[in-house]
Amino acid sequence: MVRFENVGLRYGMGPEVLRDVTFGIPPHSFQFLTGPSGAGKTTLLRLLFLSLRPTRGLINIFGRDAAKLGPDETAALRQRIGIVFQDFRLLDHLTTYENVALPLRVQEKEEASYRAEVRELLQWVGLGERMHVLPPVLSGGEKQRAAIARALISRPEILLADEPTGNVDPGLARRLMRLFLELHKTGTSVLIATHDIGLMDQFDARRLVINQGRLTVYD
Ligand SMILES: Nc1ncnc2c1ncn2[C@@H]1O[C@H](COP(=O)(O)OP(=O)(O)OP(=O)(O)O)[C@@H](O)[C@H]1O
Repeated sequence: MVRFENVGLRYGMGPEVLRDVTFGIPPHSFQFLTGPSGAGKTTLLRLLFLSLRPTRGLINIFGRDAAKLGPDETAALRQRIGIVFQDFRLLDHLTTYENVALPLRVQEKEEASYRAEVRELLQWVGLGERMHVLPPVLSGGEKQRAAIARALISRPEILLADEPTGNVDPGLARRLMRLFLELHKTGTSVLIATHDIGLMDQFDARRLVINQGRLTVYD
């Protein structure tokens, strides 16, 4: 599904932040991405979401060489990847419902074709009662779930989440993890970047560990 071969990345003229990164994300897999602060987790997620290009090495996503993608192809492939950003990136002037529906609106789908699905997903993440409020009045955990719902609405084949349990209490963190596992069971490949060793220890999942720009896979 995704394959990195000897990928290196530097920002501008700075040092290499990622070095010789080689790994794959198999279909229907579940994995954590971890490592100390500043190790390069967010950078790796940006490469996976095609919002950064590597300075060296090869990235193959859904059978395509990432270096050769034009803007339209990049946009089309991104629709197959859901991402939950660390800072949520909800639009404050749109309601929770509208934020979650946004990826479908961008695809120019008719509202009647997705209204029920958006509502159902919002119920599923426990935001059924918060559908019509604006993000500034949502709690941190509610914003997180809205961001997760928005990432899921296009039924992505890969879900990437950057510290999705970083702003929530342990009970909600476990609920969110159950939600990711349920998603994984429906066939989506899930990659969760986290610092939370306690959380990872609760699940027998693959771990991708970055240290000083190098990645080691523990299956
Ligand atoms: N836009 C940028 N320009 C220059 N350097 C950057 C940029 N973004 C990140 N870096 C540097 O790249 C390195 C890796 O950063 P990155 O955000 O990927 O780490 P991280 O593992 O996600 O950290 P954290 O766990 O603290 O979120 C850091 O040294 C950081 O300072």
